[in-house]
Amino acid sequence: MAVNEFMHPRNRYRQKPNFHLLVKQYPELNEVARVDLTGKVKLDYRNKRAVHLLSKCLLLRDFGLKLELPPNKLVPTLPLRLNYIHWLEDIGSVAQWQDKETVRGIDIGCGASCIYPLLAVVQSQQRWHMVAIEKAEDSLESAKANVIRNELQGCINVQSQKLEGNTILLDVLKDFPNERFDFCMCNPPFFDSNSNELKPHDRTGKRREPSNASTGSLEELCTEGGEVKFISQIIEESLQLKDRVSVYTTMIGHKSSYEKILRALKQASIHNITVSRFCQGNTTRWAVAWSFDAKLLLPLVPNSLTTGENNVSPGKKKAVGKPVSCRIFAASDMDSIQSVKKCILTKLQAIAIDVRAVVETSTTDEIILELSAQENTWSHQRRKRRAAQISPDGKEMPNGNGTQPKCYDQQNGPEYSNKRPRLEEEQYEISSKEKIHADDSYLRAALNIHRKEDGYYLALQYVAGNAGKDAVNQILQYLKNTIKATPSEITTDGGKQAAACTSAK
Ligand SMILES: C[S@@+](CC[C@H](N)C(=O)[O-])C[C@H]1O[C@@H](n2cnc3c(N)ncnc32)[C@H](O)[C@@H]1O
Repeated sequence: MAVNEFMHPRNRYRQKPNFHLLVKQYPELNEVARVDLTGKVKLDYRNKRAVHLLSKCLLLRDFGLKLELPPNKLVPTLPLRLNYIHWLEDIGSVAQWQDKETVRGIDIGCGASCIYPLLAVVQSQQRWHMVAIEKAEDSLESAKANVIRNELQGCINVQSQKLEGNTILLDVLKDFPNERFDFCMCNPPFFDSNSNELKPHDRTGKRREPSNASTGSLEELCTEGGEVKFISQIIEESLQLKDRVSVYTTMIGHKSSYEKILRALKQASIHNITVSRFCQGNTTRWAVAWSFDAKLLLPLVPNSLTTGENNVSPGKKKAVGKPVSCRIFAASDMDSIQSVKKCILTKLQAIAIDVRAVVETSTTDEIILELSAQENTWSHQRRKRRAAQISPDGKEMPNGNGTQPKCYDQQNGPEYSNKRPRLEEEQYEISSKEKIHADDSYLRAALNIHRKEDGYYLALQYVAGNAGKDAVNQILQYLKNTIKATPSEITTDGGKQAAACTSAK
């Protein structure tokens, strides 16, 4: 099944290139293009030469990058590589790389193409600087030549792997004693050099006809123990290096390996992780990132949160909470995701939950917020609401400043319920602590607001804290109840009232 629709939303190759135009622009593609019965120009992805030429032309057209490869070396297919770069950008938006002048990354096994460092540097407009490590001598030389060809020596440092120590990061990083890196990345050799797994088999044991040309030498694609051993070694070394590298990331070729890697992380008590899937054509790859930086909450990285795959230990318990989600508004109830956010913020403010926007772009229908609370302010909210009913006429309260929700006690008329001010006092006291990043938060959670065709959805995920995973259920229930319980708050006044949610109509 083609999985292009699962490509990263910013991946420019979600739309297949117009080969007709591409062949016109790069006549060398004529050699491998064919015209089908309907007159459409097509490329045969099973033809190695076609894959090679296509990658070269797209790199030049879309990134201004010139690439040369020795024969029989792995030809980098761009959509998949770009997925990894976009996922790193997402990690960077949570890690606040936007505030840094230079982001420093390491690519483990850059290959003859040096594709990831080249893409990373160009895509970031040279804000990301890369150390590219390679073990094979001929690939190393070719990688250096590609960097020089593109005049990017100032941003990419190609380094030979230190073979004597048999380490992956430990020995190379001795050459950079004073540097801390923001991330490392890796497209490891997937296959075990001792097994016969290089050619994929289907469940019947018969060989499947590959839909893409397989490129690359055995030396590039195989390592002793396969990718699981390779990545397990990176995990072990990361336990020594800790925050010398802020985020460790790797791609994984097989689902079974992905499951083993998640188990290895759990066994190493590494819980601050996020995962992703990279899709292209008929190919799916997996990816995992982990960090020892307590201020960097990887579960907040977008996309993985909404898929519900985040932090999943295979077939078993979740390392951190699985998101709980619900539809909070029908599409016709609200005019934009910003209005939904405004409404949700008001509700969270009312129970003294601190909120920090983590990801918010004008182009996507997705907002990620980090929530933190210093104590339980959400329990028994139904009881509190019953005691402090929202005024149906919306009159301003005697002592109010016009910015708080209007409350009155049903039995005693339009006076304040004696419960309501207490909540406000709590609110002031707690929010004034402003400990959003404090590691001792009672609750830290990630809230994802996203839009689907039929409405606006919330997904709330427990990240850390003594409140435990049940707290996110309770908070989501509170949001559902208060939004349902106060339909009169859904107004058309553009959100002028603090407690009001803007409606489309
Ligand atoms: C699957 S290829 C990936 C190449 C390139 N990054 C890409 O995505 O096209 C894996 C690369 O890792 C290199 N490699 C294998 N073991 C390594 C090690 N211990 N240190 C550094 N590179 C290694 C291989 O030579 C090969 O170039």
